Amino acid sequence: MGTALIYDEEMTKYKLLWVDPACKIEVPERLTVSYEALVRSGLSDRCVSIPPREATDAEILLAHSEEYLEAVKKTPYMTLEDLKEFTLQYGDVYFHPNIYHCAKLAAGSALQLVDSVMTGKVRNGIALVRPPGHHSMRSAANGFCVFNNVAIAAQYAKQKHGVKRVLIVDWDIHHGQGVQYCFEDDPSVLYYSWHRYEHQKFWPNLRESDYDSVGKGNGAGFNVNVPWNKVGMENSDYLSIFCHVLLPVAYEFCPDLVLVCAGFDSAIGDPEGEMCATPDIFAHLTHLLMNLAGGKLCAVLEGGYNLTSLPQSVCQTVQTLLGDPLPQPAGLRSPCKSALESLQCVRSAHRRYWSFLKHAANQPSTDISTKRIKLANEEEGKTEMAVEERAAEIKEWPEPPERPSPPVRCASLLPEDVACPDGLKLFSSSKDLHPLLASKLQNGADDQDALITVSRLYAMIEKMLTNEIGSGLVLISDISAAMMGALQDLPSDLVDRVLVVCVGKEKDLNYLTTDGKMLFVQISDEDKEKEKNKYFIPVSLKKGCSDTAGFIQAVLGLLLPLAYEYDPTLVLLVRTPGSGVDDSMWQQLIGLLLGFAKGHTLVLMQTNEKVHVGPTASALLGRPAPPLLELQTLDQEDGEALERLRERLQTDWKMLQTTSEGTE
Ligand SMILES: CC(O)(O)CCCCCNCCCN
Ligand SMILES: [Zn+2]
Repeated sequence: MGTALIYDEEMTKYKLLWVDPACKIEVPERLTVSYEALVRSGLSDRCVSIPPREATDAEILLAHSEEYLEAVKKTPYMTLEDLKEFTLQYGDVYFHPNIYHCAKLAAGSALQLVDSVMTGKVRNGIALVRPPGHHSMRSAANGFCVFNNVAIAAQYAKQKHGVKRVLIVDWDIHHGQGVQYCFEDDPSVLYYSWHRYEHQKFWPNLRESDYDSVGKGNGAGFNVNVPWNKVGMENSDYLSIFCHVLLPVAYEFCPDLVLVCAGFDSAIGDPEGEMCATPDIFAHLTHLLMNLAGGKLCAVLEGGYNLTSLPQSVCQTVQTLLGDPLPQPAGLRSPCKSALESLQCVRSAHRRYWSFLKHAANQPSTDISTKRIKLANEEEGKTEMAVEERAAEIKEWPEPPERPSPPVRCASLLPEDVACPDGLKLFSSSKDLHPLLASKLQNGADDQDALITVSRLYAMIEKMLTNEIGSGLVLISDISAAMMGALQDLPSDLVDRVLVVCVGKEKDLNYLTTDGKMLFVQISDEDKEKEKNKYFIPVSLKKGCSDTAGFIQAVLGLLLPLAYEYDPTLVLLVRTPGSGVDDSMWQQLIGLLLGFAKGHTLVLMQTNEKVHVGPTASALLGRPAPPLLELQTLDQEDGEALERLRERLQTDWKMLQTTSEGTE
């Protein structure tokens, strides 16, 4: 299934008609440069083009009052003076004779996107719209927004398509207070937003944008605010928040639709955000959401004001929606102290609502709300640096890397009696021994066909590293022998960093290395605590891999941050017999691991587990994993054990930090 793209140049046909410094950045070119970049890169041709439509009154009234709608309806007939007068009642927004028409198209585009995804016409999609929506409230325009496109879309999805749980992820750098107000007492809509906050000193300067606004009444726990109290946040800060807050909560919430308030003012170069995350980070943020809700994801443009990083970020997002390999998230480092403080505050504010956060540490001693008060007091003295000066610090950043699709998306090495699943290509490697193994043969290696197997594995790995093959699926008779053979003094010029994820028991692991060439993470029911070292991480779950809640927590809270920091060039995923992992969890794991090493994941399974070949192949081909069944809550002991393991590892692995204690 494809990716929908909704765009119409009609939505470029309104602009600011008078002088207003607060609004001058919201220009029609935002849309044209984004769409033109998609055309130039050939991405628009690969999408399913869906026309926008005007939202009807009834649809707009899903999130707005009648008096507000009636008032806006009058704007097309207003004189310039009337428009200025009308605008004065709202904040940081402007009206134009054609903005009502465009606002209906923007909201209608979001609804077209929801229809296309919910009816299965496409898998996912993006709507490039203006005016944006997430600041507009029931009876007020605000922050360049007239109708709340995504809030209307969420209500529409529930009402028309019977969607039970909607996740809204708002990665725009401003707090979408309009969305928060709309759903704060509604447990069927989980609103997650990060936003530049600077202890309430940044627009819209709301007390309720802080981390302690968790939702009200039945909605308590379903509003997650992540305040950025400093500018200059980087990729590591964004990814650690996703891994340690958003994803655990999102998986526990188990949405059947994901809506993204896709604002790109959180990218480097943006005058509003003043952050330092590079455009390719949106490839990863999108990918991390694509395994939720069976892949049903609708992204709707919000902000984004740098006319270079905006189109780059849009292209990165669309390319991931289309299923292309991800760029390596290189150069990650420790999240900054301020991000860790926010991370700790958000996790502690929500620990009572989400079993995955129950073991989160308490609020930091230097609670950042006291900082807010202190800073507010300092305010009198300090003069604000002009925004222009600060924005002038905009750094250069590299063009996002190419993300070529390999000619063979997934290759397979299967025994003769196992049919090759459709979409996979049988890997034919030369029969003779791989040169790297010839030496082993000389000193009389005993088991011939084990060597042949390893030799073919090496051949497949080589083809992955030259990007002739994306991922691989290998069935072998004896997993231990193959792992021993393949991983024993793995030739360094074959691959320099292998992430080995072992699901299930594996007895002798004496091929482990401590030089960093291999990071071995094992999830099983075995307690190998004492053998742990920086590059061998045994995660033990009392009930083993069949415990989905424990397994997903280990994957999200430990494996993902480790993998991002390690940044492997190859992922080897091994499923040992009797692991007990269920297929949907297994497919989730594969889906998430494909975000690393440019999609070069090699799966090793034992021939007697060939019943799992189908689901494995489907996941390796990039098809979304089915939603996990209702997750049971995380086992108390396992939760504590995972938390202890994370705490012990965080000195070696900075992406595992979730508190600011111990940082400089
Ligand atoms: C969709 C959006 O969240 O990007 C809208 C942001 C509105 C910002 C209003 N303040 C602008 C102050 C100018 N320096
Ligand atoms: Zn914004």
